[in-house]
Amino acid sequence: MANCDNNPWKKNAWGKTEEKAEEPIVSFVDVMSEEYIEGMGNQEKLEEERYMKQLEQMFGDTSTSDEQFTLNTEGMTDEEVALALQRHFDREADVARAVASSSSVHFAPDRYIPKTMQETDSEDEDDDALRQAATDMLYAKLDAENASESRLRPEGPSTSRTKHDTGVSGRRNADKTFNDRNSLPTGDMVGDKLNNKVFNKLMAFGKSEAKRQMRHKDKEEKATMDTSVDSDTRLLLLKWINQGVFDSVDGIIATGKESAVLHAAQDSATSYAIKVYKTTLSEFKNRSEYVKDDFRFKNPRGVLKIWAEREFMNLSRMAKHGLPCPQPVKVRRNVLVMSFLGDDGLAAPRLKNVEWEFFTDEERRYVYDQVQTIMCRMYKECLLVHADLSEFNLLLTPDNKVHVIDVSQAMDLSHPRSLQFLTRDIQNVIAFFTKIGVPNLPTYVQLFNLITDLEMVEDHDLLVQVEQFSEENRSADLRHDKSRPADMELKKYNEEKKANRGISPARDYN
Ligand SMILES: Nc1ncnc2c1ncn2[C@@H]1O[C@H](COP(=O)(O)OP(=O)(O)OP(=O)(O)O)[C@@H](O)[C@H]1O
Repeated sequence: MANCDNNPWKKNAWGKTEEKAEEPIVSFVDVMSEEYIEGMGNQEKLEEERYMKQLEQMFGDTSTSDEQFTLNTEGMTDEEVALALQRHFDREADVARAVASSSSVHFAPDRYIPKTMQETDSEDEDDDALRQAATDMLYAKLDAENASESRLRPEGPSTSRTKHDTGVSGRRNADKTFNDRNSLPTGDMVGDKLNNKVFNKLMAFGKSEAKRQMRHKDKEEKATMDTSVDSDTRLLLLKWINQGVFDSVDGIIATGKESAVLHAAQDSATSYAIKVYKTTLSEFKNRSEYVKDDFRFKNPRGVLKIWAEREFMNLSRMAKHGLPCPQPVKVRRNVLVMSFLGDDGLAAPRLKNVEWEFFTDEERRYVYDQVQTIMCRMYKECLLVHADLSEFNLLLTPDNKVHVIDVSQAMDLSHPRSLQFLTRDIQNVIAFFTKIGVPNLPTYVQLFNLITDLEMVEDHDLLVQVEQFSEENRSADLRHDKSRPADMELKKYNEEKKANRGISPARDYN
């Protein structure tokens, strides 16, 4: 459909002739004038003719209205009639299109015009309701279409704000950074903005920083485990410093499989060795041979604490008999304080680390003789077997004196396997001094008999004889309760502890 200013029959969209928008202003005299009326009629006629000519020039046929269209259907088949009608209809449509394209006025497609506006007022109420519903549906559809179009092809400046809006995303980034749990110390970021690039970099940095801190923490924990100086131990050492036991703890002398040994000083004249036992069970797995039949291992975790106390007890017993060993000073939980063996803060070397090539045969023999005496006295006077004696647990002080250390596993003779452990100690010692070339060393059996006053024979294996002897000659005490020998040791241990209370060097401190 088209509208044309010059077309006297121009019709509106609803097929009705439009009323003139403006009537020409004329005087009453003019209206009454026949000439004027005649003129108006002529003018209309002229305009009509001009329009028809225009169509004729364009399409060669002026039949554009239904009234003028006549069709002689005589002798025509139905199909021919239909085709003729179709041709006429097509021509009309072409004319209408041509008129529309030459016009400066364009109609929007009628689907964009609400139906209510297209209809006249003459419809009944039902139709109105139906129309209204259709209109609502149309608007809803149009809204949806517009929305999807704007998503696909956002054109021109948009007034709606999305999450991609720089202001919105900047504020959201700042908020996330402030509230995020990546432990970045951001400070108060309320009301701030962060652009995406900075935000992404910050997040990446936060993550890598968190990983780095985790690694650092693991390392620190591991170091604590390695040196056994956990926070509880540090607190205890601080307490002893406050109590004046020593002035300072100034370094690690050695870290062994089961402990760390620290150096502590007092008045720059006295030095102490602080042995801190590791508190993890795994470190004590290799001690199973000592703990078999040992009452203390009925509760393995409790035993971890007892090692320090047991070493303290054994050192006390040895010190009481004047054996060359560190003097026990104090014990608490897994920490043992004893006198320091060495000079100027330098620990005495283990026999294993002594440079024997600078020693004469006599000097070496003198060193061996000291070890032999220690073993004999430990057994006879202290009623103890070291049970881990070797070049690793014997220190040589600068005055060439041998001291025995690491006696936590040393056992009372009442222990059912003490003689077996003694045999092993003997084998270790003889093997070492043989290695460093000490002449005229005793045989295993000779040394065993010297220490124990027993009479083992040379032509039989020492350990086999010891096993047999232990089986046949258990002490009266052990025979008293054969089924539970460990209970016997507990009884003896408690008796000894009770007796030692009066003489313990640590008594004043504990
Ligand atoms: N009183 C002390 N004075 C000087 N140094 C000592 C003293 N006690 C121990 N040490 C040093 O600490 C080291 C470890 O001590 P000790 O043997 O008692 O601990 P450990 O944990 O049983 O070690 P390991 O089982 O590895 O031999 C010793 O080899 C020695 O060098």
